[in-house]
Amino acid sequence: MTVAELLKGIQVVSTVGNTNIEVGNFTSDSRTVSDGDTFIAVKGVHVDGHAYIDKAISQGAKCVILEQMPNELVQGVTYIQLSNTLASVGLLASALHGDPSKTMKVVGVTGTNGKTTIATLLYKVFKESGHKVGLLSTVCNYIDDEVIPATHTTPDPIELQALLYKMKQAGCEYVFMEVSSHAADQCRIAGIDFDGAVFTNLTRDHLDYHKTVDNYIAAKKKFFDSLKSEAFALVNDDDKKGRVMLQNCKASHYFYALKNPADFKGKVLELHPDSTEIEVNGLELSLQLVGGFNVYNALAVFGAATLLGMPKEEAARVLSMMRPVDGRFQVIHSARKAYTAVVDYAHTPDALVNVLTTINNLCKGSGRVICVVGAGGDRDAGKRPIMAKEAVAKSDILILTSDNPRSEDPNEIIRQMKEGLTEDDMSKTLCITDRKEAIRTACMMAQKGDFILVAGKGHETYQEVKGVKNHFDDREVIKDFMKVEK
Ligand SMILES: CC(=O)N[C@H]1[C@@H](OP(=O)(O)OP(=O)(O)OC[C@H]2O[C@@H](n3ccc(=O)[nH]c3=O)[C@H](O)[C@@H]2O)O[C@H](CO)[C@@H](O)[C@@H]1O[C@H](C)C(=O)N[C@@H](C)C(=O)N[C@H](CCC(=O)O)C(=O)O
Ligand SMILES: Nc1ncnc2c1ncn2[C@@H]1O[C@H](COP(=O)(O)OP(=O)(O)OP(=O)(O)O)[C@@H](O)[C@H]1O
Ligand SMILES: N[C@H](CCC[C@H](N)C(=O)O)C(=O)O
Ligand SMILES: [Mg+2]
Repeated sequence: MTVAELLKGIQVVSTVGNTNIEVGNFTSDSRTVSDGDTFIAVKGVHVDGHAYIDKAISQGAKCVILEQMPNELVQGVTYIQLSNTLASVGLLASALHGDPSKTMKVVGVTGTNGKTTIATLLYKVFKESGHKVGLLSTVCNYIDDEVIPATHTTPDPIELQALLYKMKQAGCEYVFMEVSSHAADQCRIAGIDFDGAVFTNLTRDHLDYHKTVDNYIAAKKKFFDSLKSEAFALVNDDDKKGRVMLQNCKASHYFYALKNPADFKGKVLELHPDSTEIEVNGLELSLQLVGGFNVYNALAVFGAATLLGMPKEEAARVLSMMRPVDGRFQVIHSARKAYTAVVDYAHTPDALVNVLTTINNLCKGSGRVICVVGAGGDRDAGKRPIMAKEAVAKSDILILTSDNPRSEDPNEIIRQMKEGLTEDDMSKTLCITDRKEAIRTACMMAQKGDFILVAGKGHETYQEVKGVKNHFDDREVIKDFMKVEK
């Protein structure tokens, strides 16, 4: 494709040089430029890509897309000036691949908690129902059956469009993807023709990045504002922010709820340790998912599946076959000591409350709740004391430990978590920085009927310390300990 063809439909401010040259590899990272490539300079969170234009040209870039023309232009290089390069990367990457999202049904899921669960269940439901499907999620990406490791919840626009292209080539009819607030804010989803959007809930997270809750809401809302009128917008009407998402949304509005009247109205009939009986729009079904929060996730999946045309009986049939998503309320039983360990990805105050409420319901009368939890480094520090406060309120024993410390001192993160605790709370709290030791201590303390929650890392198979990812898997640590316990 030539640069001129790539720019069809894009508003250009000015052009210098020949646009009838091949695009080559299209990249926003000078470090990946080689001879004949097109480099787009983007203002990032940390640096301005315009500072790397010379480097990109010295490495062979023949076309540079930018916001400000440099004072001195290099002979033989084509310069394209756009008013907003960040917002254009996705549009250009989509055009480069022949707009793959236009020929597939694409549904985005956003909200603080539940995105991975809903997107993954939708992928599995449509696979089970005989379709070719793509998935983009925190845990991993799928091009139908092919697994592609995920580095982000929502990949950068160039990688994202390349993945959508591969999905189209593989014959995928549907794509389910998580839309993180970072992705919406950074226009990673520009150029995607969405057929539907799902909103789960909004509670505190990521204020390190968004600074205020209003900015965080605005990022999620930006996704709903961008939907076309033929799309559907399906929101949780029991969440205060559900209707806020719909304020300027042209798509058809639909609601799911347990409390409020809704298009997809659910009712919890019975909660069991390994299943939940529910009713959705008059249909009874047995979920192999545990906890009230998963009933919301199931309603969202049922709603989106039927809005995409799946008969409701089929949606209910396949939904009842679904197993829990990797690292989300993953239950491990100790055969010898008869306690239960639950590994869960709860890494926000709200997720901790939900998962601990579920565990307390299951544990009633049978034993104690022991909670092992930390908080990630280089992420929202304000949530740390709140997480500890919520955790201690719903646990008999709290063990504060490390999550992914990243560049921070893990003991300092634990100290900040402790700020949320009173002296009384401290009497049932232990601080064990080494996560393996913290989990082992919980297993050692557990007695018959007790529940251990190991929260925060779910499916993760690493622990990131000072830029290095060391192998670490909560489930492995628990199972290894269970093998040797007496
Ligand atoms: C804070 C954040 O979100 N940063 C993302 C952002 O990078 P950035 O804006 O910091 O980039 P930058 O370093 O300022 O560089 C600006 C530009 O200069 C270019 N550059 C830079 C250096 C150089 O030598 N040459 C060069 O060309 C860069 O390629 C870039 O185009 O844009 C990049 C490309 O899309 C992302 O990879 C990067 O994600 C970082 C690695 C990250 O950790 N992000 C996390 C927080 C994130 O996005 N998480 C959400 C999930 C959150 C949730 O749980 O909901 C996700 O979707 O994964
Ligand atoms: N609908 C829900 N409401 C509240 N909490 C939930 C819900 N679904 C899941 N959770 C809790 O949040 C945790 C994370 O769930 P999930 O991975 O599906 O969310 P996510 O939105 O994809 O998170 P991330 O932003 O990290 O990608 C779960 O392990 C569980 O503790
Ligand atoms: N998507 C979330 C995941 C947090 C998981 C937790 N284990 C941590 O490392 O903080 C984030 O990047 O903030
Ligand atoms: Mg996720």
